[in-house]
Amino acid sequence: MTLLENINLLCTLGLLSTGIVLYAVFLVIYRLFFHPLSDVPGPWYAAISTFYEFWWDCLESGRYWTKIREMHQKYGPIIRINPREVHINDVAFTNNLWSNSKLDKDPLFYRGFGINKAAFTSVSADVHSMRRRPMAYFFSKANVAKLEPRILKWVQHLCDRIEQLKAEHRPIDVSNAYRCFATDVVTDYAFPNTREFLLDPDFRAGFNNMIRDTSAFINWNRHFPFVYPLVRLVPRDWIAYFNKYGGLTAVVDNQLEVKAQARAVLNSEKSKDIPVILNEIFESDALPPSEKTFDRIFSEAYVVIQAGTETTGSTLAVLTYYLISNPSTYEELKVELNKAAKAAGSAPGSLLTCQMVEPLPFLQATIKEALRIGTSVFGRLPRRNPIAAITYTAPSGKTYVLPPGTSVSMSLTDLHWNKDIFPNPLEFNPSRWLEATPEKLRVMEKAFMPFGRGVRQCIGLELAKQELLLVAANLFWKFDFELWNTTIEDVTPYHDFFASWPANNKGVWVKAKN
Ligand code: HEM
Repeated sequence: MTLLENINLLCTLGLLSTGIVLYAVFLVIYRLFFHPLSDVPGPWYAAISTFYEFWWDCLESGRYWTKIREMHQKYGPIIRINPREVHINDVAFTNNLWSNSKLDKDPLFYRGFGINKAAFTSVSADVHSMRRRPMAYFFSKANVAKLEPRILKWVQHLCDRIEQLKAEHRPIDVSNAYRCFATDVVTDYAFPNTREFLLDPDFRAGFNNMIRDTSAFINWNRHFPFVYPLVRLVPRDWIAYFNKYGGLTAVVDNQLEVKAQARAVLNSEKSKDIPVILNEIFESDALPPSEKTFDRIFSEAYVVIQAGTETTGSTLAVLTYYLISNPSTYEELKVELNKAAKAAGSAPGSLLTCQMVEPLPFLQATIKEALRIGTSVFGRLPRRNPIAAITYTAPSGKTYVLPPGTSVSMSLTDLHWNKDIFPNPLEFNPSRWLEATPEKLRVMEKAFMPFGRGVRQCIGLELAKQELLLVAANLFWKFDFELWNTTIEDVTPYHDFFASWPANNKGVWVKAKN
């Protein structure tokens, strides 16, 4: 290379780096002083780039929620948490945000899941509505009620497994047992073939633990949307070779199994005596052929199994932990259950049904308290209006006009752990639901939305409620439990990987007593 060429190269590099620095300076100044969100309160370092968010989301493993809470304490109910997103902590605004059927989901947030053809991750409100419609009937209260005997079959399996482990004096990993139960129920309902995880001797420990260990990928994929596609390119044999304990291999095998189920749907394979949700979507007249592809069925299958497993499983684990560590609450529930069983003439070996336990106030309050304190969908739920502004008026009277395209988020935890509405929010106290005055109860109910709200709220909520009711009623009626090697750290939400994860990843363990 000649001297002249060297000088030319240096000049080009110099110009390029000056250009990049100038652009960065321009961007920082623009975002701080001229951006339409520049009057929204918040720290400057969150407003100038997504680096601060990335740091706490990824490098600190799902801890941005703690920073967001600190920002609210300092700056008030509306804050700017990255250059294009504001977060609001104000119960009065929930309906404006989540019940507004015109709003889209925020694509840059929901891309974290790496699945874009499911109803859950559909950005556009219209596409979501088209995809949700064919599933709605199957998850309706009336249809879920019809399928109670199928759910009871899995409750019976769960009880049998616990009985067997009790006889062997072995501790039970109920976190994994509940996940297996929830997987079996949801696949029984939605897939051509049921998984039957409950029959596995160690409650699929490798698989379930690895799901927990890899859940941080959601945050990484949100910031770098090539993470999941890259992981999926790794051949299964390589994973099996390096992953000696098999958990990661089990996760890959699970994906392959979900793909096989999607293929079975495409081939119209049917092996059950009830309509299976995925087959019904595929055969629905309400959907055009472009909605009946392999990718589409796979996405829906993947989301249904993910959404229906971890949430229900972790809520039951939270319920179990808090009940056992609060003996007087446990006793009160047992008395209520025994009374209901006696009134219905239930023999000890039989199962309590929904009709027997649905009206029980203390049982219902206990489940509500577990849903509130555990808030299994922990992450912020951002929405945006692509064509019109969203307006927010703070309690101070100041109005913010958030321009079209702004991502506006709120978090269920802010509502469920609001100490003005739920005093001592981290105390497990089912009686708060029974002792509140009607006026106070109205305020509590308004802030209580573990399944979300509006058109995007959980489609599986009736199924989830029935699962929670039947498992809690039957297990705590039939067995006496004590905690084994488990502390409050095993259930307290710590990481935000959209779902809440405790700091300690080993789950809730119990011993069933004689
Ligand atoms: C305790 C149990 C559960 C809780 C707390 C829960 C909570 C939630 C929440 C908060 C959302 C809204 C998420 C968002 O706005 O982005 C949601 C959506 C969803 N949930 Fe659940 N869920 C539970 C159980 C289930 C079950 C058993 C299923 C069954 C298959 C299920 C399937 C879904 C689906 C498909 C969506 C997306 C709905 C849509 O976008 O139209 N969930 N869930």
